[in-house]
Amino acid sequence: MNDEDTAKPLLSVRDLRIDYRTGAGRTVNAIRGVDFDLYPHQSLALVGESGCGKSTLALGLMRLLPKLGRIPSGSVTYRDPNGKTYDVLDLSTDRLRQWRWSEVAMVFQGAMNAFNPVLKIVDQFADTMKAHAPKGKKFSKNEIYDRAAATLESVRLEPKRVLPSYPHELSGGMRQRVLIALSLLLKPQVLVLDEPTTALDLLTQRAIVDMLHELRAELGFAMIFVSHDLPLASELADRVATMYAGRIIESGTTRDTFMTPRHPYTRGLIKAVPPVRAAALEPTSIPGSPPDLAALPTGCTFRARCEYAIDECETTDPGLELIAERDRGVNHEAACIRWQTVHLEPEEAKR
Ligand SMILES: Nc1ncnc2c1ncn2[C@@H]1O[C@H](COP(=O)(O)OP(=O)(O)OP(=O)(O)O)[C@@H](O)[C@H]1O
Repeated sequence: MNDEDTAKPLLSVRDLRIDYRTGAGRTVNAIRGVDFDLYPHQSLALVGESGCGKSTLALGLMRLLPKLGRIPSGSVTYRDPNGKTYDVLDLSTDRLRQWRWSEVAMVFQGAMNAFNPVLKIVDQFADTMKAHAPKGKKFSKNEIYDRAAATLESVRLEPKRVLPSYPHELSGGMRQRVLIALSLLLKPQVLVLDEPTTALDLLTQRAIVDMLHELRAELGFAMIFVSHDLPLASELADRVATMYAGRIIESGTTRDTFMTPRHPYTRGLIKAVPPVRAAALEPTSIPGSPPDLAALPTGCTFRARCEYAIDECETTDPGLELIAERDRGVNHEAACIRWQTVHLEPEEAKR
């Protein structure tokens, strides 16, 4: 990739909407118009409370939504390594299968469920390679073994021990590494991870984070990861998008978003982080919970929980406003009419 290419986005998401049809004819508007550009080598964290739409957005980008999910409008433009662009939402099922894993791969939440329990790890690698190989390409048994072994080594696992094992014979941390290895098998340009360290103990989490840093430096892929763990996001991401009620309500560099948040919701999330340092301030949680996506209030969807809310917030549902200009899609933006008043004390940012 030359310099000119790194100046163009790999993924451009525009006005993406995702709905779930639930019982009794109800529709949940889980993603309500999301726009962002992801550039080569960037690492973007999607943060927010449970139910804000982070996983739906990640799955939607890859067209991996559950049956009840549908994408009524929007576009997901992808730029391949040859510079050709196309809308992922227009790909045929066959093209989509090749595109996934070879161009954009995903590491799902819950390392155990992502495996077929009755297949040895070597066979899981073989299946992935066969299912996502370019048209007409057949891999020999040796090719599969060699590629799987090399990828496992890159995630610091011993192929001889891991390849003949069944998933249940590995520890949680090892399984997570295998999943990351599987996702990198076909050398994708973008890796999407949903809660990559949830359910792992602290030391294992640390090891996975370090490994992701090393792999990214070595292989140069871009990353989108979903997390409700802000400290993890601040470590793994160079940019952050806060999601609330199916929209991105603040976005910027990790530093801009976490040091000078301009949306009261991002500020609330930061203040709710349990401090690591004994001298840091006590955490305060955000009152209430996110609104029902099938019955959204008028005006700003956060206003009922917001200490900055004024009368105007009842009638205005603001879009993202530019706060500070930055390169490569990382402008600091927030969807709040009172962003100029929103303020986090420096002491509160140091958690
Ligand atoms: N399969 C589904 N069927 C119906 N509604 C769904 C489905 N999956 C998610 N939703 C709804 O879509 C909204 C967004 O959920 P989503 O899982 O994307 O949020 P999230 O921020 O990723 O939360 P979590 O961190 O808990 O995964 C929620 O209101 C949720 O109830």
